[in-house]
Amino acid sequence: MAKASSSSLNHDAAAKRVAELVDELNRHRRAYYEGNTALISDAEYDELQKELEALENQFPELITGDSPTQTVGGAVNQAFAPVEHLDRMMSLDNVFSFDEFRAWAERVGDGPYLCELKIDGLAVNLRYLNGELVSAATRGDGVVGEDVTANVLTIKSIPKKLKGSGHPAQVEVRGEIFFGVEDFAKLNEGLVAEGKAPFANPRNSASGSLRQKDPRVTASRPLQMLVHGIGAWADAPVRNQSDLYHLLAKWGLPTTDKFRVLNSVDEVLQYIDEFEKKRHKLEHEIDGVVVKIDALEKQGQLGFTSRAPRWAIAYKYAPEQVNTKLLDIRVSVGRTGRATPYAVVQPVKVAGSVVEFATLHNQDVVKAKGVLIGDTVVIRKAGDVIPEILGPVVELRDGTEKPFVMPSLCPDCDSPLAPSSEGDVDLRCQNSKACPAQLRERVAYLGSRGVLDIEALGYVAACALTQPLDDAAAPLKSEADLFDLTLEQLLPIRAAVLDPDTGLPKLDDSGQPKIVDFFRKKDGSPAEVALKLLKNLEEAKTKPLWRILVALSIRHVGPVAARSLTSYFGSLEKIFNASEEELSKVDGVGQTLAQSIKEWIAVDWHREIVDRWRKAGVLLEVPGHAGPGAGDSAGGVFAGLTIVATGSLKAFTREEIEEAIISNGGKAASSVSKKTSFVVAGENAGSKLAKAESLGVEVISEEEFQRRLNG
Ligand SMILES: NC(=O)c1ccc[n+]([C@@H]2O[C@H](COP(=O)([O-])OP(=O)(O)OC[C@H]3O[C@@H](n4cnc5c(N)ncnc54)[C@H](O)[C@@H]3O)[C@@H](O)[C@H]2O)c1
Ligand SMILES: [Zn+2]
Repeated sequence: MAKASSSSLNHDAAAKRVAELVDELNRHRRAYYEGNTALISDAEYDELQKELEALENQFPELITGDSPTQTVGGAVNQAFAPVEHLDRMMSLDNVFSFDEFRAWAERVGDGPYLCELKIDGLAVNLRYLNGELVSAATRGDGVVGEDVTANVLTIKSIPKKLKGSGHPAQVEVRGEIFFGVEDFAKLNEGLVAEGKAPFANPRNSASGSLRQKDPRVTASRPLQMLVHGIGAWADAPVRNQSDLYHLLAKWGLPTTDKFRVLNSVDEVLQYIDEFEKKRHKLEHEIDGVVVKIDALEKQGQLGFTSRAPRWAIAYKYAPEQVNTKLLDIRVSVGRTGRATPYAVVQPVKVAGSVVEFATLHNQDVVKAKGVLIGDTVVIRKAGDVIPEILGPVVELRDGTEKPFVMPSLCPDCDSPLAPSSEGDVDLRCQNSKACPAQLRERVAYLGSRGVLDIEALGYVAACALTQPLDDAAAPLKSEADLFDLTLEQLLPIRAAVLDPDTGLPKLDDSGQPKIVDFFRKKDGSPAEVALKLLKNLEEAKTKPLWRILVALSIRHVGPVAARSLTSYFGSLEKIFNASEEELSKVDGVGQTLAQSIKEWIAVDWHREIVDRWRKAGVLLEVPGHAGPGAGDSAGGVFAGLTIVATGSLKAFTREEIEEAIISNGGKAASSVSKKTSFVVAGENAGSKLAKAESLGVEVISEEEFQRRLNG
């Protein structure tokens, strides 16, 4: 739909646009409030509403009674009995920037301002007569709501009888019913596991869970409530909104502990900032902050518009959910051959960055999410989390959408895709030696910081070495070739630049795949990166043995297991010659892992990697190691101790602290048990810290660790 700037319209054009907007917004409200679904994102909705407000401001004579700027919510669903509220339930006006907030504060005058979180749930009105809950209703159109008393009674935190005494003959308590973030994730996981469509967001799930004909369904959903206002109380014995909250809390009603009464606009802006940063650390979703004039008398003077109080305002945060088109679903193949479907979407900006792709994990997830190629889909990107497709907007289908079919062949090498073991949902390309995608990913992995840490071997270099334009010139046919690379091999390589997220070529400005001379300057002389790569490879030959072992990409052998194995056995040869039982003796090495090692070394081309690396001069043992089991008694300040590090540390990366533990005779374990000697806890330590505390295992700070390290 064409959007025109309001100032450019004459009266007739404005009238036409106003009528369109009223119709469209009301259509979206019906879907949202009556159908628990959204045809457009909240941001798009707010955008339309803003446009309407601007036009109505300019041409007040165009305001009609059914304009969404004048009314609240939607109609009442016939499945529920109607309940007339004693006092009308209102909406809130919105602001989207500090400037808009300042303008509001200017209009209403001085504080104190009560600031609280805008919970993304649905509003409910609880009516108490002499302390007894007699009805609970949704907001509806603000005048009449839906009777959900039986459903609300299943929510544990809502008292049927208020605590204390002296309750008013009649009072309405308003609040928000919502899903906690973790409960919401669990609910959706469960739905996906049952093959059902997950809810697009916690608000929809709260609304859908509360508005059930059968209260037993509601009872099975862990809904919560926080109260944030009152209606119909003739002579409330309090003077401020904040006093009211204290009183409601005394009565046993669930109130928030996050509200703050602040005097200046600047402090309010700080509060808004603070919670925008903490947004994803809260137990429930918020879409903004609500600021209210604290003094009830002043609230009374300011009064209401036809849809919202003048004494309160919602500051809305940037949206994290947008709608876009699902253009295609493709499959990428990873380091272990796993084939992962991912979505290609119409590029769209959300939470500050442009999203073009989103993972879909596996074919079961695609099915459970119910998305078809060509659908309008809801994309969510919360903070730094990778973008996720929540689901389709089914109502917008036109019949041209097509289901995704998981391919039976690898998109990169045409070998069959099959599960590695029975019952595994993941399909894998079985051609691990020659599949170009797997080789590229393995090479990129072994160059990464946590493995051989070869600075000049990043993702693009890995692409160039394994998949140059001229396949025949690829210097790496397998990682066996890695340490034999020569400058002569590197110089001629021309390669497309691939995107690490998708493995697809990046495009240049003209839309063609971007091709680069990777290792050569324009004049034909070696580029810096070529010389650096060879130097880095030389250095990598003597890296700690555990890094070499991890570089082999043996399934399940990550840094922690590799450290245990190499410090126990002291050489690759001894590890590969050990029986499954011997391997399983090593701390942290289970049967799956032992088996995986045996299977790996049984493969010819795997043994060839080890042989060629040895011949190229790679150090395949721990210097001075006295043989299997010796690592345990190697001495050092941590000899005989099992140590777990958790949380974020200041002076060490995770690898560095493990290195420090191991090279001083200790064992670096990844999980806390009774055998753990002590836990080093950095900032934001979570479940491991809790486990240590519950087991009575000693917990020390990073500083204390350093003291012990230095003897
Ligand atoms: N996507 C769509 O198609 C669509 C359609 C209709 C509405 N919407 C969304 O809903 C919004 C309008 O809905 P609305 O009228 O319910 O307004 P709102 O959700 O923006 O704000 C009003 C509501 O906020 C709630 N609230 C949460 N925390 C609160 C607190 N601490 N104090 C007071 N109230 C609190 C109350 O329930 C109140 O009714 C739109 O801005 C849009 O984001 C979207
Ligand atoms: Zn393949």
